[in-house]
Amino acid sequence: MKQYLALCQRIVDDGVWIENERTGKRCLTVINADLTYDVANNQFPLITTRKSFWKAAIAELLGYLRGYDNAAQFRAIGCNTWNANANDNQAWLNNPYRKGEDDMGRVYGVQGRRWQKADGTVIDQLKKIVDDLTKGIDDRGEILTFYNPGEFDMGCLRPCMHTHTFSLLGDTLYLTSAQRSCDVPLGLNFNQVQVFTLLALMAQITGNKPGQAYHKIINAHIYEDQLPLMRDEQLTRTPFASPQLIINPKITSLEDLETWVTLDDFEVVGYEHHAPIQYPFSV
Ligand SMILES: Nc1nc(=O)c2c([nH]1)NC[C@@H]1CN(c3ccc(C(=O)N[C@@H](CCC(=O)O)C(=O)O)cc3)CN21
Ligand SMILES: O=c1ccn([C@H]2C[C@H](O)[C@@H](COP(=O)(O)O)O2)c(=O)[nH]1
Repeated sequence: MKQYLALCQRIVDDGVWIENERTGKRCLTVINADLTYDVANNQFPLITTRKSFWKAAIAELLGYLRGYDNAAQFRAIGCNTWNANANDNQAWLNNPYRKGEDDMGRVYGVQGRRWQKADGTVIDQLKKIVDDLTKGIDDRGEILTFYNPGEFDMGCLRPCMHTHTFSLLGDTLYLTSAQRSCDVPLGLNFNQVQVFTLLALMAQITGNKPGQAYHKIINAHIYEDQLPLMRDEQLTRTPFASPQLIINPKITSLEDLETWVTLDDFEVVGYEHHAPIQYPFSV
């Protein structure tokens, strides 16, 4: 939690105002932030200086792992975060690749599970990684990337947290996640949960122990309409200790994640938090 608040404070103190054409808003911006999460000791990096809707963040991750491409699929598992990008963004509404209401196109999990090759076949990046890690193999290329420049025009948004690299040292699994663009008040609150949970889940289904998760952010920003709430409200609050994430131990395979896992299989214990803050969202 301290590293999150330090990043927020750094943006407030040292950020540079940058015009963003896509949203039409200015963002107070810094470049480069490195966050580390202690998954080995189950220090769940949940924001405590406001109420965090962590279940929606885990649902979003589950949707990516399943290869979802439609906001209705995300809603069905308890996540509303893609409604606006799928349905309220004029550039995407005008895009001939959009297949109708709620379609997100070839984003995130579609690339992770069904990367299209020139010969018409597909690559399941996640399955290859799970198979390797289960056998204790780290070929130094255990990389899950959603970043496919050749298909940016076929999706509603380029992936923000775009590449997850897994590493094995003995039977301890590490994760390094790279993010090109980060809405610190809203997105990071979710992304921290996702990086932590991804390592915890991958360790669990491949029979390894979780180590540390490293989260590398390039462009970290606060939108102009979010700044007063962050600076004058959230940053004045004193954080509480980290809670713990409990994952149903019956989840033991990728197939389990694909078929029966729901948000009921995740529980957070010891979550003390301040009152919610509703930050404006930019489409
Ligand atoms: N501008 C922007 N920021 C983002 O963080 C973001 C995007 N766009 N587009 C794609 C996804 C969608 N994400 C989102 C979208 C909405 C919330 C949000 O509204 N969160 C609320 C409550 C969520 C709930 O009730 O479930 C929050 O208070 O955290 C968070 C992340 C993250 N990404
Ligand atoms: O997981 C996510 C997804 C999105 N975001 C934020 C970062 C930006 O504010 C927008 C995306 O806009 P771009 O113009 O494509 O950079 O969404 C996030 O923080 N986390």
